[in-house]
Amino acid sequence: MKVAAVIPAFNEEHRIGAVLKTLAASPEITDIIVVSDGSTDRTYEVAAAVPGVRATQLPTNKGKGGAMRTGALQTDADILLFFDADLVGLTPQHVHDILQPMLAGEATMSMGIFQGGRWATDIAQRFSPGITGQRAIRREIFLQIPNLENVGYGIELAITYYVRHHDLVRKDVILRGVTHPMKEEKLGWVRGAGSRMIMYWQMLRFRISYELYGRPPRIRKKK
Ligand SMILES: O=c1ccn([C@@H]2O[C@H](COP(=O)(O)OP(=O)(O)O)[C@@H](O)[C@H]2O)c(=O)[nH]1
Ligand SMILES: O=C(O)[C@@H](COP(=O)(O)O)O[C@H]1O[C@H](CO)[C@@H](O)[C@H](O)[C@H]1O
Repeated sequence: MKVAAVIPAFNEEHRIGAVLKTLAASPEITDIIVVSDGSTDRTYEVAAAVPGVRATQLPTNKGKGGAMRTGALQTDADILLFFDADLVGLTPQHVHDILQPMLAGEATMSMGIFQGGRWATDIAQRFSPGITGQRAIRREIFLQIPNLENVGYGIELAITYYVRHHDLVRKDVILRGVTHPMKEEKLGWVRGAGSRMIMYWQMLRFRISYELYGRPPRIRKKK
């Protein structure tokens, strides 16, 4: 079974190298795809220089969902494995653990949940595991989910709710010791808080719409 790792990355030149090193050392992965989402730093150059990595530079920033969909369309692998580009502490064992239920045919999607990394990044996933950016999913299912290019950070809840809504099998896997820098650490307090507000809104509209109406929100296509 072919497994493509897909990494959406927006201005991650200093962080993406560690993630790509782990993916390159993971025997289950057949293809590593990086989508630099309109980055204005050297993310694309750093990724493209890693042997075995296929990197694309998008001309403009599409948002996380758009970058993930772009990567998914560049492969015919059976399984897509998504990781954020800024992870700290990811090892080939974590990659193995998240893929195991997929390769054994026991799940349509498996989700990696932070635990024992840092309190500040563990806490959100303890209460809301469905927001994680670390997951493996069958490619044909991922590509069935509507509107992905327009949902930005809502992508994780879009996937989680789609799988739940269609009664597909989900497994949760603990990623012990994995963490990531928070937006405020990456961007500073003002820009970080602004980016966080946008992210919460993009996530919240999925939650409200599914809880109230049992369907995804109606999100207009970007022109
Ligand atoms: O417009 C964007 C925003 C984020 N990302 C990537 O999506 C992942 C998660 O984003 P971020 O780190 O901002 O989110 P957090 O993990 O802090 O919620 C990272 O690899 C980002 O580089 C992206 O590709 N496009
Ligand atoms: O943990 C969280 O609350 C958010 C925000 O992380 P930061 O505190 O901004 O680093 O990150 C998760 O949710 C995002 C939206 O679903 C995903 O894009 C991230 O991958 C995930 O780590």
